[in-house]
Amino acid sequence: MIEMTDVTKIYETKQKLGWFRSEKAAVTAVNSLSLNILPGEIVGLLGLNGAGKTTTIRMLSTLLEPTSGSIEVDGVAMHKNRQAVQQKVNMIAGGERMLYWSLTGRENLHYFGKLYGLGAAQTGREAERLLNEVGLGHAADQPVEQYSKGMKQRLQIARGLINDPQYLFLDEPTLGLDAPIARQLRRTVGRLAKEQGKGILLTSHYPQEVEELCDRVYLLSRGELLLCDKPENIVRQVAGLQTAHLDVTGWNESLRPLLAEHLATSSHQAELVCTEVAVNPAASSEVARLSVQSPSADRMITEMLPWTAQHGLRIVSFASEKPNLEDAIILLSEGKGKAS
Ligand SMILES: Nc1ncnc2c1ncn2[C@@H]1O[C@H](COP(=O)(O)OP(=O)(O)OP(=O)(O)O)[C@@H](O)[C@H]1O
Repeated sequence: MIEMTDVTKIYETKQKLGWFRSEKAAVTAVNSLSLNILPGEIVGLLGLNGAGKTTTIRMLSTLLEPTSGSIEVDGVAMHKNRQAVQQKVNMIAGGERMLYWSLTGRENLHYFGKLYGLGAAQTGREAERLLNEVGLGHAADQPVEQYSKGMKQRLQIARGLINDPQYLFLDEPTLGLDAPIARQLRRTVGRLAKEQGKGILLTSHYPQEVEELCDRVYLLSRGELLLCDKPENIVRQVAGLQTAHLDVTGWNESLRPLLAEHLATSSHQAELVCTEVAVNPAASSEVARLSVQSPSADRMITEMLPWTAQHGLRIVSFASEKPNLEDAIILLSEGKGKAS
């Protein structure tokens, strides 16, 4: 098991005060974070930009040292035996980092195998097996600069597996990949956990990917842990924040305070969250979208119908929207929902 306990990371930086002057500054990227990853489990690490995900993954991968706190991998403390921990973990970053473009796929794997202290014969066997497993057997002796994006990403996976790690950290693994390649990669990740018992930590800006793969999710906000739960339970935390969208013609801004007043007195704790006005080419008129958040979007729509008629608005269409994981991440990070 990986056990991160009370870990804080503070970056020492410089803040520019002018053209030639700067002063020391400190950025707390991760604050007192505790998390664990079990073998065979896929754990998500989510949060908006700057939440501290990459910093956390880099600390777990031994690439960055925590300012305080402890990280243990299968009972071995990272600060006491970094090398033993390095044998047990590896990281796969999205995009095209961490590969040598002028080397072939096979040469890249040989190079990284050597870094992990594998013998030449063992690296050769592992490289061959992994290249075939990720579908790059035919391109093993081609320079990486000739690979497509998807091929580079598959080589990243092989590189991340070269030391047969017990724990694998994936930072945006499907970033910029076409849908079929991303799907294939998700299947591989699932197999690594369920069939080979690897513990996996995954960051992703694609909520569907997290919903599909992750058993549990840690949600970070500005370096702090907001909550840890199953993806479906996280969505349930904001289930009371449904949105009713009504597209209407005849809207004018003088109606906004009247609508806000009407909603404030409604029995559904409703709130007007957005009004967008667009020209509807079919109706050659302006259509305003009134978006109202409330615990029951359907009941809210029913309640809004007489109010719109009373104020001379004509409804073009209406729809209700239930929150998904993406909404939950945004709402909870903004301090809305139950976790606030
Ligand atoms: N090398 C660094 N020096 C100073 N501050 C840094 C450094 N790296 C990251 N930070 C700051 O630490 C905070 C967390 O950054 P981090 O990259 O870990 O977040 P993230 O959740 O991975 O963000 P993103 O989703 O944008 O990749 C941010 O405020 C960022 O500006």
